[in-house]
Amino acid sequence: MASVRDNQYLDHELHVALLAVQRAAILTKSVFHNHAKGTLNKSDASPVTIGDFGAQALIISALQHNFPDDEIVAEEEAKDLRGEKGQEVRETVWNLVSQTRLENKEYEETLGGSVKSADAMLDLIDKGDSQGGGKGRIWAIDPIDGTKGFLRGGQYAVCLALMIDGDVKVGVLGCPNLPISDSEPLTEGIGKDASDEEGKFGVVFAAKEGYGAVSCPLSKRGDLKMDEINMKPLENVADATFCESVEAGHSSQGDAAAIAKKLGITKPSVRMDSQAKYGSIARGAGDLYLRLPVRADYVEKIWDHAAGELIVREAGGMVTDSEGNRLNFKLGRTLKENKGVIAAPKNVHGKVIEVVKEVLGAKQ
Ligand SMILES: Nc1ncnc2c1ncn2[C@@H]1O[C@H](COP(=O)(O)O)[C@@H](O)[C@H]1OP(=O)(O)O
Ligand SMILES: [Mg+2]
Repeated sequence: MASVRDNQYLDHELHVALLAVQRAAILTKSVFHNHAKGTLNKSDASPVTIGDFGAQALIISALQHNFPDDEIVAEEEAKDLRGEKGQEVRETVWNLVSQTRLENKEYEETLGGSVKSADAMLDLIDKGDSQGGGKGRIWAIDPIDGTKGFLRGGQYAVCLALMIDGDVKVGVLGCPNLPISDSEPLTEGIGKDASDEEGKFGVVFAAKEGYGAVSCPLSKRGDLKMDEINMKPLENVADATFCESVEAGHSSQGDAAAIAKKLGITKPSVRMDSQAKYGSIARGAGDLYLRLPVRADYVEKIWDHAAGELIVREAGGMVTDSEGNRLNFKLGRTLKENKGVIAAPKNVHGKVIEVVKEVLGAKQ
């Protein structure tokens, strides 16, 4: 298979996405550490709010500079930052956005440099209002996926994906709190007291459709020392380690336990927030990701899955909903045809789906 590094197809898109995610992650890390140390300025807005707006503005700025005609589907809108009411938060976010840059000047130039003004920043945030769909080039952004994890010093991810005609072609996940080493065991997080030092934590996952998946350490320079990643071979599904949400409201932990038991799995689940779950199984730190609907009326958002889904597929896995259907990103901002997510190595995915259907079917 051609490698993600040795071809030109969507190379510039991947390069910009990797740099944009790293720059946005510098901002989210600084929001977390300043907040934890109580030094974030006067605004009493939640650090999640500040990090979300700031990261979204920085990513969209890079996309607009490089691909001005592309559409963007992003989670946040700037309404609450406008006018007098929004002034305090706006200033806090603007402070961060105007100060955050990659240390490597050439890379920073690739991203188009700083945002020009606070007003320009608001307009950039609002560029993420595309309705999505199955036509053309559309980027999907989740500036901070796993907000609960972010707040507790656990896992969260800065997520960016490019879809062309509704197919995910490029996916990048920045996971500041995952261990750099692909061989470290699955972990919930580094905790509130974690230092901001580079070297041990912080990883970026990336994939291009048809060209494999890679990881590299997250760095303030934006350096890209990428290694190919692959899912761990799993002969017997009973030997699997599976991951699921920390939040019981996002994925049924009871159903996951019943499914694991039927599959003969004895290892306890690893619970972590965000699309870090996709990255973790893609690099072989775990085997399965089970996301089982809790509420029948919840529809998953495309920005919560696009990058992770591609990264797992390109690392040799299969990703479907709980009925075994591929996730359909062509239907707008949500995955309205899919319920739940099951990601597994290809050779055991069918078996897992069989058991998922049995367990969920028995409840009806
Ligand atoms: N009832 C729900 N079922 C599934 N996912 C949900 C539900 N409510 C919120 N989410 C989303 O789950 C994602 C986090 O997933 P995880 O548990 O894997 O970390 C968030 O993007 C969150 O969206 P939102 O940010 O809109 O609240
Ligand atoms: Mg999210």
